[in-house]
Amino acid sequence: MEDFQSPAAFAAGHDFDAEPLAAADGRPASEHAFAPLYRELLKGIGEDVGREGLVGTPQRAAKAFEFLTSGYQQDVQQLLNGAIFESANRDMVIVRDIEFYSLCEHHILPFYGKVHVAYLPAGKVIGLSKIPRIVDLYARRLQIQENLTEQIARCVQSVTGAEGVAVVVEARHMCMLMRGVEKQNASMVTSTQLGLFRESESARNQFLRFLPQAG
Ligand SMILES: Nc1nc2c(ncn2[C@@H]2O[C@H](COP(=O)(O)OP(=O)(O)OP(=O)(O)O)[C@@H](O)[C@H]2O)c(=O)[nH]1
Ligand SMILES: [Zn+2]
Repeated sequence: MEDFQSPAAFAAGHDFDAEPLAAADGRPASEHAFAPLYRELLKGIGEDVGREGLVGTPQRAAKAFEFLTSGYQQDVQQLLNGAIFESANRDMVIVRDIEFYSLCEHHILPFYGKVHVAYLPAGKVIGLSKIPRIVDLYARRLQIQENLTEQIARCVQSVTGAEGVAVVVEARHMCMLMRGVEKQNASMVTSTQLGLFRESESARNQFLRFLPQAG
């Protein structure tokens, strides 16, 4: 059994030429800071971390976890890259069926589904691709679905200054499917309405008419 080492100590004593995950340009792959933690986890379940199938797993798992939580490193202004445009249009804009994958903060298991976003412009529109980017920025964190829904809505509201923003999230939670209560068909629907969507039933209904029908 290897003793646990800090990432720096591990890297110092490690033969990177033997690493199966060397970078494509020939540089040695550096050990990810989380990789030793995954190695300990594997040992904890009684696995042989030296066997062929697992030798690169701590590094792969660490990189995957870093990607799945990369939203913490992102900045909204950088993501927008200035793609907020003046527009006299005041009609509802809807971007629907934006798929997302997130991790529930209770079990660190995936929940995934679709996000639908609507806003009522008040002089400014946002670059189309930026809405899915905002979704990913908040989805790639440890989340609960209610907070994810609200954070997306508040972000769109704050960057566009829209008169109203509505967000609906439909998702399935692996913590409810593959463990715990084990309900295979249950999904959760959450919504946030801001501004005119909260005040006006007709704006809300117009948005709901454009949503895919449940069932
Ligand atoms: N409201 C909400 N609950 C969530 C979300 N993701 C997971 N949960 C719930 O968080 C709760 C945690 O409950 P606990 O009783 O502490 O954990 P647990 O023993 O693993 O619960 P079970 O899943 O019922 O086995 C569970 O009811 C989960 O279904 C989410 O996005 N929103
Ligand atoms: Zn969960």
